[in-house]
Amino acid sequence: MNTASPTPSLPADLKSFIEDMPKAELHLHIEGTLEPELLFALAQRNNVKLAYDSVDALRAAYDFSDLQSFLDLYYAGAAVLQTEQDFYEMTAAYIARSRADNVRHSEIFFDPQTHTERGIGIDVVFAGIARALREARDTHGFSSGMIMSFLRHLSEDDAFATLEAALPLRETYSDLWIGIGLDSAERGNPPEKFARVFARCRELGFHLVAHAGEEGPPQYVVDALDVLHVERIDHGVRSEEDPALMQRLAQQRTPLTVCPLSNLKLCVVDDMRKHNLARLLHAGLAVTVNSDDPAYFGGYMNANFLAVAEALRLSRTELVMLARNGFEASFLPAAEKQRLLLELDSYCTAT
Ligand SMILES: Nc1ncnc2[nH]cnc12
Ligand SMILES: [Zn+2]
Repeated sequence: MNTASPTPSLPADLKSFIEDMPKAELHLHIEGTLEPELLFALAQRNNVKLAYDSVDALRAAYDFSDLQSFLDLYYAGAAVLQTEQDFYEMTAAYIARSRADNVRHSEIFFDPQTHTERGIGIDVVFAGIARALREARDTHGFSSGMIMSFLRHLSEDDAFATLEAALPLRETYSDLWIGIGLDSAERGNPPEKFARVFARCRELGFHLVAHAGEEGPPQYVVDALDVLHVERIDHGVRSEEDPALMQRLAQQRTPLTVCPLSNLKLCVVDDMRKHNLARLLHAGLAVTVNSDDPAYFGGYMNANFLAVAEALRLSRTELVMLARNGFEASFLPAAEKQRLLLELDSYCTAT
């Protein structure tokens, strides 16, 4: 159990600077954007019985003691997603919310196994998410990528079966499907468990990322790099416990996709003022700010930026470094990355 930190309030000009700053989000589980209101609406539409009888009762249950206590509710909540339209509406709602935070690019995790094990076709999952992302790109210039993630509490054979089921869709979603990730319960499910399937994904030319060093030890970060050959580490905050790893991450500029409000809600830190994000940044690591599962953790991108800005008293320069790292660590093509970085520069010059 943790409580929100009492933090000094931010000067109004710094607050609006953060809110209007262009951002990239690189660590976002689309199933974790399912707000209780939509969750209840979908449950009613699809005749799914929920364990809570109101939106308020469900929200009140979002009081987590660790990652597993959250995952139990997250997987139960995802059961309301049944049709292509459901996945579309969830994704469209996330995009609308993110555009309000001036997110310009988002690389989105999705967990097909959460749905296929309930009998939902993997094609349904891809189609609903992709329809919303393409619409946002074509209508609003909101760019995005899809990162299919394997659930690490399941077997590697299961991950291989998911990959086999998804590969026939690769051509159809070649404009969006950019990578492979690894998420779910970290402790006891080390990176080596997925060495073979990640090697195959690497051969296939996907970008690779993995959750590591959220609850798990720094050695999992080392193994994600050396065994899985990932390009970014999702979370990675426990890397600080290993000085040699810290040096390596700084030297290689391996991006860490840090999720401050998630870390607070899942008791990875007990007070935002103790979060190591600023220390990691000052040690030269390519730290980025992200929202992880915003419907469950109390905020989207701006809420995460504002929380660390307040609690850690970050300067404008530090905040811009974080935003810049987000664009630089993205898997965008070089020209597009450059265009967005220039936009960030112009914003800073003009503001
Ligand atoms: N923060 C997190 N860590 C691991 N798996 C997740 N799945 C959704 N959110 C997650
Ligand atoms: Zn995550």
